[in-house]
Amino acid sequence: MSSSTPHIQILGLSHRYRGRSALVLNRVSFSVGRAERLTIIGRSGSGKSTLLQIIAGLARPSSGEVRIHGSPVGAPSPRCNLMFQRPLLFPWLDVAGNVALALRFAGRQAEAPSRVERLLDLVGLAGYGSARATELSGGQQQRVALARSLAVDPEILLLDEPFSALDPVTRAELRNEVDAIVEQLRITLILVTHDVDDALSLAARTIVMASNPGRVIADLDLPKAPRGGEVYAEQRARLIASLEPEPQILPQPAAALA
Ligand SMILES: Nc1ncnc2c1ncn2[C@@H]1O[C@H](COP(=O)(O)OP(=O)(O)OP(=O)(O)O)[C@@H](O)[C@H]1O
Repeated sequence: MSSSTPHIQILGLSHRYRGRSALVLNRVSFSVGRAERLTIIGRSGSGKSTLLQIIAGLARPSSGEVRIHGSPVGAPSPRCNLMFQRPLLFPWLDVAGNVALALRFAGRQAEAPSRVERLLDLVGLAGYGSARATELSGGQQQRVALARSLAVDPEILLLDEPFSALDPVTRAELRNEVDAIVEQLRITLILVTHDVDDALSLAARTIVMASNPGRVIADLDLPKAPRGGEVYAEQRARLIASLEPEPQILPQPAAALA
């Protein structure tokens, strides 16, 4: 790979689910640089989750391809980890066991004793290793899922609305932690969200998608700005404006035209 090759290349992706006529993604193309943070925002049904699953190698597109370091993605890989809206923890395992599972699946179980506590520390759960996953709050469970995602040292973290089930305070806390961790570990981040504050707080670039069919309608550079400041407010307004639906020309009732 040449040094100028982007870390992730999305090349003309189109997708139609088997047995469905609707095109879920239509010729989606963009690139993401090494350690860049990108958010994808868009209305429900614009194909954001489908796109993340294709990038993660969990689904194959109908046409087009994804390349990581210049190589086509054909299957899931530990270097690219997808984390979902719900933590999907195994209730019969304790917290340490849930985190260690990722190492086990990657054939790196021997590393668990030295790594799990460090990962829990990183996500703010030091000392919780022997707690039952089900005893934790929603925010703590999502932290465990984050530690599990980080266990295999992914180069790329794909987050599919990871904060949406959390209360506003926990949401902001976890968002700040993800921000710090991604910075510290130089991870390339793609975050799917419906929330403009998530987008503006975590990334300097946002892709806006529209639906029917799912497609990219804007690729915005929105450099991080202090929350509450004028620049932040301007960027927020710009992002919200880009999400506004196209004005529709509705047929006028005959009486209104008279
Ligand atoms: N496994 C599937 N089989 C068939 N259709 C699917 C499947 N998964 C998603 N779809 C359809 O594909 C379209 C895009 O779904 P997707 O979940 O990717 O959108 P999204 O932008 O992430 O939506 P949301 O913001 O509501 O999560 C939707 O119309 C959905 O019904």
